[in-house]
Amino acid sequence: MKPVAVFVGPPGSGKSTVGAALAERLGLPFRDTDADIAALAGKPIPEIFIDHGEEHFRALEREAVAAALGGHHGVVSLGGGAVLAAETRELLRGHRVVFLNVGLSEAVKRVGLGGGRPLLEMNPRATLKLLMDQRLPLYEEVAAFAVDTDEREPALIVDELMARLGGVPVFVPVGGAAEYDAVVGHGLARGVTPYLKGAAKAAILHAAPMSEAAAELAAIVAEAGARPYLIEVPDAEAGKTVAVAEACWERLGAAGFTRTDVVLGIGGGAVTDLAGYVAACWLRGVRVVQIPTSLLGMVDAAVGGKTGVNTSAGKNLVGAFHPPAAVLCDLGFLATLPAADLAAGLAEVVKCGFIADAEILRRVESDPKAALDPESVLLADIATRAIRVKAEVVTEDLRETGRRAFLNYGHTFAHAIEKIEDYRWRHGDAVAVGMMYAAHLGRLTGRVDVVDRTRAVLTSLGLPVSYPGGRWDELLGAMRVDKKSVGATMRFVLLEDIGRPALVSDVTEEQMRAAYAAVEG
Ligand SMILES: NC(=O)c1ccc[n+]([C@@H]2O[C@H](COP(=O)([O-])OP(=O)(O)OC[C@H]3O[C@@H](n4cnc5c(N)ncnc54)[C@H](O)[C@@H]3O)[C@@H](O)[C@H]2O)c1
Ligand SMILES: O=C(O)C(=O)C[C@@H](O)[C@H](O)[C@H](O)COP(=O)(O)O
Repeated sequence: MKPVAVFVGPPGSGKSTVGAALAERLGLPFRDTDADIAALAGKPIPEIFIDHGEEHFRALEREAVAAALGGHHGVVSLGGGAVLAAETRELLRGHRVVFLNVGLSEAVKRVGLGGGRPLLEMNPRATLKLLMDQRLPLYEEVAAFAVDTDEREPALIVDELMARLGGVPVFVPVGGAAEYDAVVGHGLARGVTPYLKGAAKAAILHAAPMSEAAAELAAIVAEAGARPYLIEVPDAEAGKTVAVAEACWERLGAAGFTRTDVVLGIGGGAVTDLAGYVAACWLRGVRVVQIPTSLLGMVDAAVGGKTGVNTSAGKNLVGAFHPPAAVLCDLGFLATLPAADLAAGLAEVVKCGFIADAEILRRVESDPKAALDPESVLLADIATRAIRVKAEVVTEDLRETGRRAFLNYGHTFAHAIEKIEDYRWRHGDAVAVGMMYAAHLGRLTGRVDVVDRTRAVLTSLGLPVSYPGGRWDELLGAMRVDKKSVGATMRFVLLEDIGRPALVSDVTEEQMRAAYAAVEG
């Protein structure tokens, strides 16, 4: 749980007023850390200063801020001096921090004769000037952006904040060595601003179908003070090649991209895989922010740091683990996603149901039509659940030394289809058939039998459940170079039960062939 916005700024900047007004607009709770401190100490702040001194107050403040940042899904406003603590500034990293700015004269007018602010009881103008000179650089350091409040009604400031923060998102935390959030909501493009901090340039990788969205993103980037570079790449799998990646690197080189600059991937999973790979290799790793626009990109490709391209040797065989700085899953993009691509994304959602969260399966089975409706609450709900499944797994095992392999359920056969079909199949369609293949392998090897349930749920979503016959040798050849293979031993992810996957190496070639016969169309 994380605040939607955190306000910092000098006394009189309106942190409490604007914070409360924003929280009300969002229908979320507001929390003021000064009020928390007074409650914690059991006395008003001026009395804490008189009885125990400023140092004691600052210690209470550090505690109150840490508690609010760690456990409040709403709006938080911090006391004017909270940023003085290096520990607090560090804690603020990764939060959506807004600096409410105010001119000295306006601040003096607003604070009047101190109004319960112990440091401003004597000569407020001179003291405020001193505080502002000292703290302004710190506010700028921690904040994603500043908003001027002079002579502006709180309601107008809230309008600006709503636009710049981009709606009320759900934050799904992804842990591990590099922590970040997958943010799920509507109107999130503006939410990119905090993740551009420190970047002078931003490369926006996109394919033709998302040109308009990429141009809008470029305008947001420019407004945030960075120079946008629009880089259009071939659509879908045609863009996931070393040659396209190289062309992107040439563009970064020509633009003089340094380590503080940022790559933004806006598009389906193919674009986010490519953008991640371009960022992973440029200067041996620069920041990438993923803005997936397909369902599959949101629930799978953009989350988890697997990046890469295809080669003639196989699918995703060249790549790097390079976690993004953030993933912004704007569900509004799904409105224009072709229906077949939405269904393909649902294959990965269903996969999460089989390997980890059976509630996903139940919800899809209860209303497959709603699952296929880009505007339904059910789709938003199961997509968020699937993102949570993925986030939890990659938090524990980024580099696929163990549990992460479970996310590959159905993928051994799926990647083989994609390869022999020269990447003309939708990935999600291939995964659907791959899950049928894995279900048959499970049945043939005496594990849980999910063949009928798999067929029923995939069919209800219009996904393929068979693959035309006559190509076993090619498929087997492609499956042998699967990343899960250990030497000559092929390994498959099969289900011991729903929600209980296992990586197994006991499947005989005869069983593999028999499972193929069962999915032959
Ligand atoms: N890195 C990972 O962990 C991971 C996980 C799963 C899949 N993947 C990869 O993701 C790729 C598949 O992703 P995909 O299914 O998104 O396919 P895709 O990227 O090819 O996108 C499908 C099509 O939809 C278009 N599109 C995307 N968003 C749109 C929108 N909002 N409106 C209109 N058109 C839109 C795309 O331009 C494309 O034409 C595969 O390459 C797969 O290997 C990677
Ligand atoms: O993130 C993972 O790990 C996965 O296995 C997720 C898969 O759904 C995805 O298709 C991924 O691209 C496959 O990774 P790969 O390493 O098998 O290419």
